[in-house]
Amino acid sequence: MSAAHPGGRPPLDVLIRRVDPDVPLPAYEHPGDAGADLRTTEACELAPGERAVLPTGVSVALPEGYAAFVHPRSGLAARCGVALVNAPGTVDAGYRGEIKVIVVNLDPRESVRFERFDRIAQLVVQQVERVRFQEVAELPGSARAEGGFGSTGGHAAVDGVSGTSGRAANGGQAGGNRYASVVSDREGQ
Ligand SMILES: O=c1ccn([C@H]2C[C@H](O)[C@@H](COP(=O)(O)OP(=O)(O)OP(=O)(O)O)O2)c(=O)[nH]1
Repeated sequence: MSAAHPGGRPPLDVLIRRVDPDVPLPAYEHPGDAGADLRTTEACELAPGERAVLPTGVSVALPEGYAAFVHPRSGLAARCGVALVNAPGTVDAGYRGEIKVIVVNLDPRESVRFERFDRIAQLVVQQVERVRFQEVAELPGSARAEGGFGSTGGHAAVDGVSGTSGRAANGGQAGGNRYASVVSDREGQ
């Protein structure tokens, strides 16, 4: 963490407290990494489809105007099917509690086991804007306008859906066959 930032900006100091006195502090594995690895302080075994809220043994005090995002680790995802239920988890600047990670085993057949201090997720700290929502009767025009949900082609169309409550969201025809959907996207390009 003490290495110079590749972009030349000095690292941001973030106060951290160990809830578990033995846990290694979150650390960046390589210069330029966006995420510092978080570890579980509890061993845990997840059956296929099972989830758990795992403690990381640390709490932080982020400066105002920043948030930290709990992201999955792609190695765990690719090798074991481990995802985060709420990816990315949002750690607010005002949060002083222990950072927790909500893991789920998406592998259909194999259980996965975490030992104490295994790396289970990564924490990405970012500046975030606080906005003032200004209500208007009409929004300014744009090239995309209201097109979304596959409007540029490729993925199976989500007919007549203007929100998130359509058939795709319910796992119906449009969202049910992921393999076919990805193939059609590839062919559509
Ligand atoms: O993966 C996560 C996500 C959140 N949190 C902590 C930090 C965050 O500041 C707090 C609340 O998270 P969020 O706002 O996502 O949860 P909520 O369900 O909206 O709860 P609340 O009503 O407390 O805001 O929980 C974690 O430790 N890990």
